[in-house]
Amino acid sequence: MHCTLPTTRLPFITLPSRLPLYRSTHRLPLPGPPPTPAAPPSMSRTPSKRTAAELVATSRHNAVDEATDQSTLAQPLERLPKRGATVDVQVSSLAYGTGLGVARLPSSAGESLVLFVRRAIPGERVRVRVVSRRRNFAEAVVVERLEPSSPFAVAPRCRHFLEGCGGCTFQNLLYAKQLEEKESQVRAIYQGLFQRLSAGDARAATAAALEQVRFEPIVGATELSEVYGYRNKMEFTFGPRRWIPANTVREESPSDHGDHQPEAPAPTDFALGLHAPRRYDKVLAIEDCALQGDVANEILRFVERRCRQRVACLPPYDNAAHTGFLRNLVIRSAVNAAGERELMVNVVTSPPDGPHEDEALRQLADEVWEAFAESGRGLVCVLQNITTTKSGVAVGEREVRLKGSRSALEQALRPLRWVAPAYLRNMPPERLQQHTVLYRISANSFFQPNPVQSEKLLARILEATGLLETASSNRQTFVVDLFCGTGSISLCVAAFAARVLGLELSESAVADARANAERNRIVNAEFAVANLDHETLWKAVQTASISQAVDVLVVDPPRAGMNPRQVRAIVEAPAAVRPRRIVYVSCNPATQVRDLEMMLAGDSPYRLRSVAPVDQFPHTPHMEAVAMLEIRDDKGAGNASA
Ligand SMILES: C[S@@+](CC[C@H](N)C(=O)[O-])C[C@H]1O[C@@H](n2cnc3c(N)ncnc32)[C@H](O)[C@@H]1O
Repeated sequence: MHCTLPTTRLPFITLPSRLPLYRSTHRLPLPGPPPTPAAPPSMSRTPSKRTAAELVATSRHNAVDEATDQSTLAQPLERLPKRGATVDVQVSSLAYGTGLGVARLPSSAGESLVLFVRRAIPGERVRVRVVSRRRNFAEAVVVERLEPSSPFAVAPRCRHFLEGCGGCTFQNLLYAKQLEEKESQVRAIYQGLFQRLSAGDARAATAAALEQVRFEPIVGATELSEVYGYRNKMEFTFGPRRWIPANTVREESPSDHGDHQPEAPAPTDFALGLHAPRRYDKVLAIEDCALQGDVANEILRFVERRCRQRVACLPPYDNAAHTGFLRNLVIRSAVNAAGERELMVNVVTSPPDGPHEDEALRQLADEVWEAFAESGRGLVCVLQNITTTKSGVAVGEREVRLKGSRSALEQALRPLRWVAPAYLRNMPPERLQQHTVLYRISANSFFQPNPVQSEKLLARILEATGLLETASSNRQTFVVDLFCGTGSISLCVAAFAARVLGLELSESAVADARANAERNRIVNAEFAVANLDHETLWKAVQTASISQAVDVLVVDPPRAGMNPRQVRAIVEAPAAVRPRRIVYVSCNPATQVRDLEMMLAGDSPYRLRSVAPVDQFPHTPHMEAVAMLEIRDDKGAGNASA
């Protein structure tokens, strides 16, 4: 069956190209000096002078917190307002992990009563309605935003944010303030660790050691082009119903309880976009996502238009009835070694019901190819990934290349350009220039979604390994990279070490890591599949390394962190292999600190030396942190060559 296409054009919105990064729009009349937005992070950083001991002493109380006390709740409360109650509050900060606004209410019992407010930003006064309540915290939705607005409020770049798109959490918050909030969240988490470690007796040595910890300023995006359009992969969902929010600029309505989202009764039979927050059955049609690049957005609109017009031949998948064909549109992008943009279009589908679906998809692929490859827009391939699962995961069991001569993109990373000059003093200039790592990115392989911020994260990791300072003399060093994934860290440090061993559970990730090593002609990095539990961890290292001592151990576990036995296995490494340094990379500082507490407690052979937070995902609550531990002088490492 053939589908003929009308050629009508759809209107799309034009967005302002320049938005304030570090400028606040309004000022709140706050008691005392107004809060100062964080200075834009510079590319060449000087390490912060702030030590862990200073952090312990620093209170998080700031000018915005003071403003909380001036809220309309003049009388201290005995308990939090009931579900359904309306109250005016001032939001003082953002909650770790969720990005919800935090309003602290005065309490007669002296304990802190906390309201978490959805979609509210620091410095904002809001009328809220409580939607759920626990003993000392409650969750609320905004009924009305009160004047004056927050000094940190900025115009969100995309209208879908105002419609309730779940892709971004706080696009309406000044980026400098986002960074300040994330930095203070990491600091508060570490503050707790330092307080716990320095409490009690026999801890004088620990307290003295904390004096030495360097807490680095958060590394954020430095250009507007890095704050928006930074994602190299977006997964859009096809659906048979279009979620139409009740208001274009939507606040939660009084009938909004818990997860229920009111909507206008005007669904169409086709949608391509992102899920509404916490609703996997609702697809908000997206014409332009501010987190991806311009050409990727053009592809999104092009595919949406062509698929909507052929809906009879290419029915969208209904994840309730499990019928339909089109499931996801995944658009990936990369910048290759020559600095050219490369793009991949991957359509995830169910198995076809008949030949007409395959034929219609091929027709679509031809059109996408003509528009974005033949005209020199950088499209490298159009792929189809076929899945039979009922889950919403955009991964196929079988891949078909519909267009293009290869099925993967090439991404070049140059992390040394983000390393602080102090670390590069001994680096021969030619090595500085040459250090480029190429990564092959196929449709189903993992790659960090923000390449520029990934380079900065890799730069912090390189700094933490200590390999750069002695670049010309440390050719004997052995680095072990646990939970190495596709090897991005291993491949990056290989140029500065004698040998690198990456260990990882996923066979396909190890295959990618090996392929990438070959592609980069890196001969001193090996990768092995290993399930890193407490019993196998060092066995895997020793088997592969023929008992060579480890100089630097890098660990980058999943978000949940490590289990206690894995942590203990690392700290209690056999003396022959005991690493001199441990670099703990994490996308969840809360679990990182939990693990570090175990690593540093009591008579630990290690002490914490530095913590470096990195913002990889502007407008979302996520952040990374790189912690570096060093062996104590009296504990000795397996090898003293580092
Ligand atoms: C945060 S990712 C690491 C990403 C990696 N550093 C990279 O840049 O590609 C965590 C990795 O831990 C791996 N993993 C989870 N549990 C594991 C286990 N028990 N043993 C080995 N690897 C495991 C996952 O497969 C995943 O690749």
